[in-house]
Amino acid sequence: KQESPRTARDDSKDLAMCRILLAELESHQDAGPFLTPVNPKSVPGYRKIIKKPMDFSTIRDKLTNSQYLNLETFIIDVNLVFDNCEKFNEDNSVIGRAGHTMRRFFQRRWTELLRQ
Ligand SMILES: Cc1ncccc1N[C@@H]1CCC[C@@H]1S(C)(=O)=O
Repeated sequence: KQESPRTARDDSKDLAMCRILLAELESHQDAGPFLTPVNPKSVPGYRKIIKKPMDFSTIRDKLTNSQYLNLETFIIDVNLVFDNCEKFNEDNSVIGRAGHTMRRFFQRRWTELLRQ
């Protein structure tokens, strides 16, 4: 059986890719609910239900301060935004639908950019 070659993928463009992806998320028309941290004072129950809050401005700060080890840790944080949204919000709600739309958009864009 032909041994699969142990070649690492080229990760030299990953930081540029994270910057592009984050800029596209921040400027998406449905990004509103996700641009800043959910204010637990104005959202009853949020602090108790969501153990690991995340939002696009926090991701922006982490990216700016080189806190992402690699593309994977960046994607994990972006998906945390959408997982939190799905956990807290009804699918059939404005914020819930925005979360599904943004998750689909992100999934498509990072896979497109990775294939380039
Ligand atoms: C993402 C989320 N998930 C659960 C409840 C609320 C929110 N976002 C709100 C809706 C618009 C902005 C506010 S915010 C981010 O200012 O709290």
